[in-house]
Amino acid sequence: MTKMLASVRDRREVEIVLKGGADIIDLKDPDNGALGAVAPETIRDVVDFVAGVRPVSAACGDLPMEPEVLLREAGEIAATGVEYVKIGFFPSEHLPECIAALKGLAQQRKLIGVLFADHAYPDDLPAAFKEAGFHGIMIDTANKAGGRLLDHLSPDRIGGFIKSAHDLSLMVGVAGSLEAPDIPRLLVFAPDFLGFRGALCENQKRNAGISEEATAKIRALIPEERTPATDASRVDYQLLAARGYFPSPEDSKLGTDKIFVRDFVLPVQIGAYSFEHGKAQKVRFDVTADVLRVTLNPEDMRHVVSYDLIMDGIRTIVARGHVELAETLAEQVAAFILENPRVTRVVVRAEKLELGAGGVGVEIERRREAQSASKPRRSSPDTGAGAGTTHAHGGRKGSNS
Ligand SMILES: O=C[C@H](O)COP(=O)(O)O
Repeated sequence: MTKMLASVRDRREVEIVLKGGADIIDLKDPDNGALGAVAPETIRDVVDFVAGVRPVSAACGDLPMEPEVLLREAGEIAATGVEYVKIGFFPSEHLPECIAALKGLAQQRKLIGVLFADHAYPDDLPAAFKEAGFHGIMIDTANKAGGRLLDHLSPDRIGGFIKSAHDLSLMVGVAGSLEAPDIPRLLVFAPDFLGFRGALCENQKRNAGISEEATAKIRALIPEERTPATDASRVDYQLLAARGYFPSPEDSKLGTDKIFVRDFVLPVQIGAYSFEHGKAQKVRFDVTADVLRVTLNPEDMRHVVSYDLIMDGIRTIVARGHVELAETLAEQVAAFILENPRVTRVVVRAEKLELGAGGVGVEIERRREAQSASKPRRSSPDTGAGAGTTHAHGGRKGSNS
């Protein structure tokens, strides 16, 4: 289950997000940096007020990477009685000592190591946090005026970060100026929580006050319960359906809309020839998906199937590495899109652009079986597609790879 973390600065804001259904109450002063600390008295007051109804976390401030400073400040926040202590780590040659210095405190409180997507770190940091006894890790952005998380990290890298944390049995959170359309894109990777401040505020300005309406909008996009996942890389579509993302069978009388992605060109490691190995070549993707409508008046992300999901899926499949055949690639994309129970039919065209004067490739059409069109299900990539109905090659180059 992915939880909703709401960053607030005082008790008045706590009341709004509690009422709005936030799962984790996170104390942070947005006027004081990415992880601005709230005064310990305020934190204590909030811990008393929340009284265990929800877990409370608190940030320690944007601190210098000095072991004794981190230990002192984190210790002060831990002493307020919060469940989670969020500690930001900025790139530094002293990171290993800083993380190791918190080993003792990690035995007493759940520490969350926060990394920033707009900075670069060594790959082995999650393992260092695990080794020091941290409870979890989180990715956020440091420069709140510098773009959203997804401006800094591609979906597959975010998915990789989440997976690396889960492989180490670390709790993992994702934040960074997230907005409503980002939510379905990130739920795909099943993080333990998504964190918000700006999106919960008046006019999405993180230094303005928390808005009841904005909080309700974000809450509505995150399923509140979840059945145990068998594959952490997949969305729990059953739950999303329950939250209104997907139509009931009656709603499917509303018919379908087509969503499409056109001329989406990515470098892809593809080809059966030896000269095609060890390098990438441009492939153009064109995708059209028939999507069951859920309402006559689409108003928010629950009512649509985002074309972002199609592009994210293609990027993720491409990032897996070399594929011999355009047909394989197209099948994988079609299967990925048909995992979404609102999609009844998909046409995928994958066209290699660098094998000469023209394009070569394949276009496939795949449908979901009629009876399961609106039924949420969890499927393996191979079972997502129904029986193929059309399979058109563009084979001017002789090979269909
Ligand atoms: O921990 C989550 C952060 O408070 C997110 O803040 P933001 O949405 O303004 O980037």
